[in-house]
Order: sequence, then C-alpha cells, then structure tokens
Amino acid sequence: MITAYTGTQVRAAEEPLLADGLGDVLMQRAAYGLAAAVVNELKSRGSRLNGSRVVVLVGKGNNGGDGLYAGAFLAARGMRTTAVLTGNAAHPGGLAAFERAGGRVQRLTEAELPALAAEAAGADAVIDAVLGTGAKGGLRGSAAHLIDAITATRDAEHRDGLLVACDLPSGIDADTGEAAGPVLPADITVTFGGAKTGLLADPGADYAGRVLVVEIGIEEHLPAPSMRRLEEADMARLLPHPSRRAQKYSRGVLGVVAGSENYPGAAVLACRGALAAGVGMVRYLGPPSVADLVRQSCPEVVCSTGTVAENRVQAWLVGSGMGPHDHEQLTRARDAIASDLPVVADAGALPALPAMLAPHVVLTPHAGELASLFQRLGHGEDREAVEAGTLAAVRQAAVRTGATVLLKGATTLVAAPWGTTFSQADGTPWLATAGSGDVLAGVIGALLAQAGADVGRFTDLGIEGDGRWAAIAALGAALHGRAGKAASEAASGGPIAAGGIADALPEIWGKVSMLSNYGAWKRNSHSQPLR
Ligand SMILES: NC(=O)C1=CN([C@@H]2O[C@H](COP(=O)(O)OP(=O)(O)OC[C@H]3O[C@@H](n4cnc5c(N)ncnc54)[C@H](OP(=O)(O)O)[C@@H]3O)[C@@H](O)[C@H]2O)[C@@H](O)CC1
Ligand SMILES: [K+]
Repeated sequence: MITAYTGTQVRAAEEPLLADGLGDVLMQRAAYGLAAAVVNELKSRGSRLNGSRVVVLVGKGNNGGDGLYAGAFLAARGMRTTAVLTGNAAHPGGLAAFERAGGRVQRLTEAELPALAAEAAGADAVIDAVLGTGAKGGLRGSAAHLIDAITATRDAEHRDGLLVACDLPSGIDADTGEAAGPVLPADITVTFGGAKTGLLADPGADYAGRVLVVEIGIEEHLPAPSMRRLEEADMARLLPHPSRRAQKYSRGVLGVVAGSENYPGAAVLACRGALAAGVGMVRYLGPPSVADLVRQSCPEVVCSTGTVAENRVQAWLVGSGMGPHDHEQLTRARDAIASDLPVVADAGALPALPAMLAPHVVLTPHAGELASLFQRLGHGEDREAVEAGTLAAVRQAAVRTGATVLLKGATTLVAAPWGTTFSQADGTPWLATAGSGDVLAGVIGALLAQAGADVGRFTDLGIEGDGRWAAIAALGAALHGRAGKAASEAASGGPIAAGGIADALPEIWGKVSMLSNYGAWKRNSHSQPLR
C-alpha cells in the first residue's frame, strides 16, 4: 500500500526529532536521497556524471536547504553545479556546504533571468527546490518568471534534461495537488518521509512524474494516512475468492439497470465488466430491445423486464447508458438506491439521485458529471474547477451527498464521506474511450455484489467501517486500469476498445492473486485434504 500524508502531518511527525536537535540530520538524509536519485537517473540515461551540468533552483526555506545540500553532494562528485537563489535569503548551512563543495552561486535578478533560464534549460539536470511543504500559494515574481522562461526555452529548443522536484514540484499544494501559478513539470519527484497527498491527485500528479519516497527517520511518527493507493499485494488481499462449496447465488448476484434504446451498448459493456469480475450471476433489467442485445452478446446474463423488487440480488448497478427520458429505467434506478443494498450509480443515474445517500452507494462521475452534480446540489463548481482541484472536489462531493464518490480520470480518486480517500493510477491514456466507464461500473458492481459481511480483509489493511466501500471502488479502478493497460500492451502499446478491457480482466485478476502469497494460499485452500 502506498500511503500519503498532508504537509501538516509530515511536519508534525518531524516535531519530536526537531525537538531532539536532529533537524540537520533529517535534512542531510533528505538531501542525500535527492542527490542519489539524480545520480541514478542520469546514469540510467547513459549520461556521464563527471562534468555534467546541474542547476539547483533554491528557495529561501528548508526546501531550498535540501536542494543546496544535494547540490553539494553532486558538486563533490565532479558535477558542474549552479545554485540559483530565488529569494532574498538561503539556508545558511546548505549554502555554506554548497560553496565548500565548489558549487557556483547566482542570485536571481530580472537582468540575469534570461541567461539563468537558458542555463537551466540546457542543463543535464535541474533540481526544483524553491518551495516545499511550507509554501503559501504558488510561485510569484521573478521565481515564477524563471519557471515560465525555462519551460518556454526547453520547449522551443526541444531540450530534455532531467527535471527533479525536491519534495514536491514548487507551486503544487502539498495537501490538495492544486497548482497556483506556473509549475515546472518534473520527471521525478523525490519526496521525504512519506508521499504528500498532493502528489497523488491531479493536477499535482500531472506535474510530479515518478514519485520516489526517501525515508528520513520520521516514519514511525506518522499518523494514519490521509490517502492510500492499493498495490498488487493489497489487491490480492481484497479480491474475493469463492469457497470450495460456493454456488452462483452465494458468490453474489448483481442486478444491472443500464442501457436504453439510444445506448444499448452500455448495458452490454456493463454486463461484460461484471461477468469478468467474478460475480456469480448477472441479472439484467431493461427495455426488451436492449435485453435482446444483452442476451445475444452475453448469454450468461439472465434478462427480465421486471421491477427491482421482483429480483433478488446482492448489489445493483444503475445508470450506464441511460438518459433523462428513460423513465422506466430511472424508476428502477431510484428503487435500487432505496433498497439498502450496495449500489454503483453511474452516468444517467447521477442526475436522478436523492439529495442524501449512504456510503454503500458508490457514485462514479467523470469531472463534467461531478460539476453537474454540484450544480444540482446548488453549488457552483464547473468542470474546470473540478479538474483544477480533483481531491477537494471528490471529498466535497462525498460529504455533500453522503455517498462514496469515485472521480474518474488519469488519476482516479475515491472518497468516503467520513474521510477515507484512495488514489489509483494504474491505467493508460488509451482507457479514455467510449464504453470504458460502463465496464468500470460493471466491475465495481460485481465487487459490491461479492462484498459479503466479512470485513476482516479490510480491517487487516487498516480500512475501517464504511471506508470499505471506497476500498472496493478503488479495487475496481485498479483492476480496470491494469486490465486496460494489459490490453494495450498486448497490442504493443496500441489503442484499445472498451470490450478489450473486460476481456483482459480475468487474467489480471489471476496474476494479481498469483503474485501474492496470500492469493496463492487462498487458491490452494481448494485442494485441502479431507479430514
Ligand atoms: N522540517 C524539517 O526538519 C525538514 C524539512 N524538509 C524540507 O523542508 C521543506 C519545508 O521547509 P519550510 O517549512 O522551510 O518551507 P519551504 O517549503 O521551504 O518554503 C517556505 C519558505 O518559502 C517562503 N514562501 C512561502 N510561500 C512562498 C511563495 N508562494 N513564494 C515565495 N516564497 C514563499 C516562506 O517565506 P515567508 O513567506 O514565510 O517569509 C518560507 O521562507 C520540506 O518541503 C522539505 O523539503 C526536509 O529537509 C526534511 C527535514
Ligand atoms: K520543490
């Protein structure tokens, strides 16, 4: 599990060590980790270290101190290192160490700015150490102009020197991932003590590149994380697995209320997603013409034109491929939500929801749908506002609706109304294709239908109470993302259609559980000898 923390949480974890006078030790560890990452990355790019050119952009706080000490390590390895001081002061210890190691110091002035921007744009590596967790707002003044000029020169001259962010890309809010003003997009972010939440939420994640966490000795003082990301071992622990005497009903039945005369394909794709994700049975409810298509495409699905009350299921999927005039389907969707069973509510169901929901209802909007939901609830966020602050938006949506909310995107975020948050980034941009969301809804619906009463596998991972609905949605996003990626890789990195995501999913499921000892144990439990 990748865990992430707010800047405040990390600073609080540092307090006991700072009180013991270990501030310098923490900074040295951070700086050493940062320098090592620069060396490793340059080596992996085939660059010679000796004589290579490094520019450190230095702010006046401790983030700048980390950058200066890292620059000192690199200068001592024979790299030609320049520190550009962007503020009216610099960390005294770091500056002294940098100069002792032979680094060159330049103060940023408007007159020097073009030359310094050209030097940074042409460097083998740039370390962005202007602002870290102590930032208030984005880069301002000449530091902001410098970042703009470096970016413009790199673009114009097609430069691709390594860009490394110290702790976080300067100008990104450590807690929310919001970008105020210009930000230098990093290839790697080397972050200290624990990942910051803002690095795992867009747009922060867009700018962070690959995130490396360097341990500095504060980890045991960190509180419960403010955000989590499921990795393979966590997925293996959370994936349901049929018992030896399972039958289709005990494995979970998903009721699907999706598709319409206009969008019949959505029903098929939702059913295909569900069938690929381990559910015992899928019951489809919808218009006869759509049911016919579902029968032909997925003969495993049991179709009916009945009501929600007439169908016994363990969870419902509602909304994919439904419009505002599909009254019969919308009635079914409302009945499903009123049933007290777990529900995934997608697309066309979102505008038809009651104002107050419960955490076992999982909403799956994209940014535009979330903006419409906010407007319906009487708040003004538009799509751009949602995209500029995905974490704040998904958390607010969960609080305002009382539901678990999954916001789809390059980084998919899931928030429970009481604070548990997940961030998954398992996919590929090829997943942005029509029908992809229908498959995701099917996958999450299938996982909800299999959730059962056993909450032990969640609490074992530190996920308490209603946070499990968010974990199930995150698990669905992780499976869907990895399946899409596998489908694209099978096509040598080429495009995929939504059906291909469902086709690739069972193998991903198998691989994930096979790669974990826990999964292997679960599978082997089938062949336990009789006693
Ligand atoms: N604590 C530790 O032991 C360890 C901390 N570590 C490192 O410290 C970093 C946090 O350091 P930090 O708290 O000094 O804050 P930092 O991010 O450098 O910036 C604050 C400075 O910038 C200024 N400033 C603020 N906003 C601004 C703006 N928009 N535009 C321009 N200036 C602005 C502000 O000045 P002020 O406005 O208050 O006058 C202040 O001087 C953390 O990210 C990690 O890298 C590691 O070494 C591990 C050990
Ligand atoms: K930084």
